[in-house]
Amino acid sequence: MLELHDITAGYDSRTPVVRNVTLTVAPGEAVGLLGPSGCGKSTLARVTALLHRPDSGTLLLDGEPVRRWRHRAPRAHRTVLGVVFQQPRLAADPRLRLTDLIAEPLRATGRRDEIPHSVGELAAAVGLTPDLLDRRPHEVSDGQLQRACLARALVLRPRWLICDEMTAMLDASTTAALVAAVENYRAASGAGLLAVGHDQLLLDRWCDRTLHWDDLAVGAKTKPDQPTR
Ligand SMILES: Nc1ncnc2c1ncn2[C@@H]1O[C@H](COP(=O)(O)OP(=O)(O)OP(=O)(O)O)[C@@H](O)[C@H]1O
Repeated sequence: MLELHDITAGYDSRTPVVRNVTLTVAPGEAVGLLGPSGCGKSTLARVTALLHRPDSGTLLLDGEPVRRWRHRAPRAHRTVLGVVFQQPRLAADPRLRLTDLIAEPLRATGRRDEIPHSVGELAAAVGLTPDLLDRRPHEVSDGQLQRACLARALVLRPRWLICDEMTAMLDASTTAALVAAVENYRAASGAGLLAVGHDQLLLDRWCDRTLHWDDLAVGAKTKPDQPTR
């Protein structure tokens, strides 16, 4: 279970952007989180991805409380989470060829021997042809780079995936391909998904249930984690 309990977070503790949010994702479940621009969805996604320490509240990963975030987060926690952001150009080292970008987490965790097999398999799964793997980010399209970022997020076979507006800047066919790649991975692995976005149609089609930000935030604590359908 991925559990967020009463999370408050932001950039100034006097005016938090996330207030008392509670939500859970069960193993294998896909949960969508909808909300207007600037409401705090990405901040909550970053808390969940261990990239932003909350001011208060509890994050439990498979029952284990998270006590450290960012570079202090233990490897055992970091490796069970895969994250894809909205803007691949901000999330990718421009110096790396796509093959090295995808392999980055394997290198960082001392699993170099898995690189040839895993990178080839994942490149095919996300629809990247071998010629693209030799290119650097400035030599590929946003959609191709996002495919590589998704492959990187999956390379350690995470139990939990966080997709923060993963397809917001992509066309319909690339969106469909990336969602299909996530769903194929989830079907094979049983991973749970938190998909953050503002496209209700997409989230309703993609996810088992979709939560509205306004139902999670302060004042809605009497009915936390209520689905829209
Ligand atoms: N690094 C930061 N420092 C200070 N304020 C920030 C920072 N990042 C975000 N904010 C502010 O926090 C609020 C929530 O931002 P956040 O990115 O979480 O919203 P969002 O719901 O994901 O928006 P969008 O859908 O537009 O991406 C906004 O008012 C934003 O200006």
